[in-house]
Amino acid sequence: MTEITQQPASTHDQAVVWIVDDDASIRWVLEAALEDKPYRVKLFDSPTLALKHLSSAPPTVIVTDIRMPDMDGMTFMEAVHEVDAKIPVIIMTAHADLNTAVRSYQSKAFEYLPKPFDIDEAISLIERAIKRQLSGGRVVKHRATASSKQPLNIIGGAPAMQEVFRIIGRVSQLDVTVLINGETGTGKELIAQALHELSPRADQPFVALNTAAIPRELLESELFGHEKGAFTGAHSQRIGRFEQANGGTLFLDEIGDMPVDLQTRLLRVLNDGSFYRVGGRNPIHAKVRIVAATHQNMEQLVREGRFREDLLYRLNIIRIKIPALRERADDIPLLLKFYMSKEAKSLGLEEKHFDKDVEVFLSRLPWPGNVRQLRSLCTWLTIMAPDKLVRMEDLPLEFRQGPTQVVSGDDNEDWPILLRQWADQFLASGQEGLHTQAEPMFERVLIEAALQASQFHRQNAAKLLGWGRNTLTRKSQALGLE
Ligand SMILES: Nc1ncnc2c1ncn2[C@@H]1O[C@H](COP(=O)(O)OP(=O)(O)OP(=O)(O)O)[C@@H](O)[C@H]1O
Repeated sequence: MTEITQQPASTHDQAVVWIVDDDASIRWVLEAALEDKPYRVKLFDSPTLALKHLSSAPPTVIVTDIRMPDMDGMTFMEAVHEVDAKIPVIIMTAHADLNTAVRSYQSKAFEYLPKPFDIDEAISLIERAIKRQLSGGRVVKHRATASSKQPLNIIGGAPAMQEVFRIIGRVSQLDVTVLINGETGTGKELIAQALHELSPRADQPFVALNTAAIPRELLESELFGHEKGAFTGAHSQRIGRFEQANGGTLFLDEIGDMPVDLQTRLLRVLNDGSFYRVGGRNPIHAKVRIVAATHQNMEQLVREGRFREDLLYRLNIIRIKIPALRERADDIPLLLKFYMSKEAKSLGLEEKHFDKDVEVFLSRLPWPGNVRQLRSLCTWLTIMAPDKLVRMEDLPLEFRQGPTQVVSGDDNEDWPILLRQWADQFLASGQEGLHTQAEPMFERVLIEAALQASQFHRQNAAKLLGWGRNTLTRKSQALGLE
């Protein structure tokens, strides 16, 4: 264990940043990135050694890895905070999952930085932490919840999902309303459950209501309940979802489909914290946290007069945008593995694995039904594939006729025709969002080609694409190509 290096002290600024990581390449990258900055950088390859220096020369900010051989990053942070609770600690993790994100927020980590990180993002995080520390910023202490111990099986290694986890970590302890945006099957309900299970309300009910699935005329009584005789057919009193969720979380799925008159009632409940059952005279008080979800563009609905703007503001305090599966292709192999194993266990069958070609092929499909569709494929294959190894010919026909195969035709000049065939097929299957589906696939192909042609030299690849380097970085990140 060695203390590696220390840059000369700056005369202007006394901020000191510690980088604690057993991985020399990370220390090197961060040190190089911080070279021109007006603060001192001190590198440690072990948290144990860093702790020895803590009381004699405390740093302004610490950046630490989470997985290190002699002590993990969370334990290290706790030890640091026993000495000085105010030092901001930025936790880096390569295998960031939701639990890590939440654990680092429930503890006192300043931020959580998923690896591989964008260097500019890392620097701006460090600078924010320094600023806060030098200005005497306060440390927010969260209550730990019983359910934070439960593993949450939400797969998301791709950068876009890391951002989702980061927000969940931040808001799960707060009683704010959250609006989740995402296409069908992207995991909106799963995320809503995670928000509940990680909240102090975890022991109270989580009640879900799909606004689009309930006939309009029944929705009001479904939400707020009714008294006996309130309308024809109301033979007995009924408790609505709001009351059922008292103390807990009410998940309102497809909120964009809520009729306008009910939106008005919902807004009133959110403002007053009380409501009347249909036909009732006594106000009912319910302390409910609302998590709403939609696949629609809410701002568009407001413009079209189909959704109340004031209600949108009220719901939209925190927004979580879950990316479509095709925008986080990195997660596809993880999800395939996860669901092949899970489905095999639940069906009592042998777990099957994918031939590499099949995995690559599936990673490039547009997945209009997102994770739900992927999961169904795994169930189907677990039952139907003849061998332990799943090959191309074992895939259902509709998958084998997918876009990747069509576009890999021999004649290079024919690609617009093949694209047209794909578009026709797509539309014939009754789906919407043709351009939204096609664009990321198109960009992914071009980016991959340019990166390979330039031997992954970003600057050159950007040039080949006719883009600036930042555009390439942004697009690759959005497509999960990092
Ligand atoms: N990141 C993920 N990791 C593991 N499983 C996931 C993930 N996202 C979604 N799923 C699974 O995919 C299925 C669909 O998810 P969910 O019902 O939450 O989607 P949704 O966005 O609410 O869909 P809809 O808009 O159609 O109601 C569920 O079985 C869920 O467990």
